[in-house]
Amino acid sequence: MTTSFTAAPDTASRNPILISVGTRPEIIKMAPVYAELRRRGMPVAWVHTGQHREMAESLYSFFDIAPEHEVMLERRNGSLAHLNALLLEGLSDVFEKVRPSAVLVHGDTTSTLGSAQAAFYLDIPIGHVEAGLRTFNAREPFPEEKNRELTARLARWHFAPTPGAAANLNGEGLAAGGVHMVGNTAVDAALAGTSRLAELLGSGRLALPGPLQRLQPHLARCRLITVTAHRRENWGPGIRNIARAVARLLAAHDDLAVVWPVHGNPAVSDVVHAELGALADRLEGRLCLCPPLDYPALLWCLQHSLLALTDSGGIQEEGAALSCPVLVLRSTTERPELIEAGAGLIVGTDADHVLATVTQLLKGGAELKRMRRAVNPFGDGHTARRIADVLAREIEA
Ligand SMILES: CC(=O)N[C@H]1[C@@H](OP(=O)(O)OP(=O)(O)OC[C@H]2O[C@@H](n3ccc(=O)[nH]c3=O)[C@H](O)[C@@H]2O)O[C@H](CO)[C@@H](O)[C@@H]1O
Repeated sequence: MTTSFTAAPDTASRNPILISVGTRPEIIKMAPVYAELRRRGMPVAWVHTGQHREMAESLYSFFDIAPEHEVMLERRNGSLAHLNALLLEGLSDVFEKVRPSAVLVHGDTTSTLGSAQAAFYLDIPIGHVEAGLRTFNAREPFPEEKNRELTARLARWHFAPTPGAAANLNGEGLAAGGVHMVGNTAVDAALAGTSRLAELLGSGRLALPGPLQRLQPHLARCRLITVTAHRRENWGPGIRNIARAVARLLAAHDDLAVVWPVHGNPAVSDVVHAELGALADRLEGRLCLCPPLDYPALLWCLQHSLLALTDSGGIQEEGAALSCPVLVLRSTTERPELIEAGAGLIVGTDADHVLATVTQLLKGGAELKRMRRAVNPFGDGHTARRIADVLAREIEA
């Protein structure tokens, strides 16, 4: 079930710190930690849990990461229990072989909880990056809210992205001294990612993907909005309402363009294409429905957007880091700091409300300008350094 690649030379002699992740957002947000540990010469290795296979490759290449280990998931159905069982067994094999000094997990995915459980059974200390996010509602987001709560019970180091997240953890009676307020590595990744993107585009070593090239001529005349939606709680009516709001926005404002990288899950893509496919054909590029974009292309969209409409967690943080106001297409967010800082609004998925909010923001633009100038509450881009400081002190001592 598992494959091992050649171990990197600097991890061969000492037990490495093992980063165990497998979904798109986890890879993006752990890349800065990996880079920082390597920069310091600390032994570090990476296991790809296999949860997102097709989206992973381009990320590994962009961040220059070659995972030494991978779990080959042979999924026979889409159930979370089945995925969890496969992850637990596959990761346990890898951990037994590698005998890491610590396992680092991220956030709240099924890979996060599976990695933490597997490490716990082998008595390996766990570091939880982006710890302490809570909506206090087990159904929103499902299953992520419980994944992060349960991971906190197992972890030794809790790397909280904001004072609010640290307060959540301290209120849960975790071992004293284990909670570290460090910021969010999403900011490190977005800042490093945009400067690398500028360099690659500038030197001609990277071109924007076709759909964005076709969108580009419209941007001389149109303001851009980036839309993404994929959360389980929005499947069905939620996604349909968001699509209808987008159609009405484009009908009401002929100086708007929309880019919507559509998540590959049929529960999302079937609905989006049924609602908007014909309109996208008619608008010839002003509505760009495309497959999920590579991370640098998504960053480009946020840099060029007036605002983002999204139910994604990471895009809330990236929007704040890149001065792109975010309207959250959910009834709650575990990132209340975005709203408190004035960099975003919760709008839910009611089409009338989404439409009215965007229309109001477009009028005059003063409110949008204020949102754009809000101070980013998710950190300064040096989070990975703080995480490495703690690990260097407490693992190598
Ligand atoms: C609401 C919620 O519970 N979300 C959790 C989910 O992430 P989250 O909701 O952020 O997951 P997404 O799948 O939206 O991924 C977001 C990331 O993917 C990138 N992107 C998005 C679209 C696209 O076409 N191309 C692309 O590269 C974005 O730039 C962002 O960095 O797992 C993360 C990892 O543990 C946690 O941090 C989040 O708390």
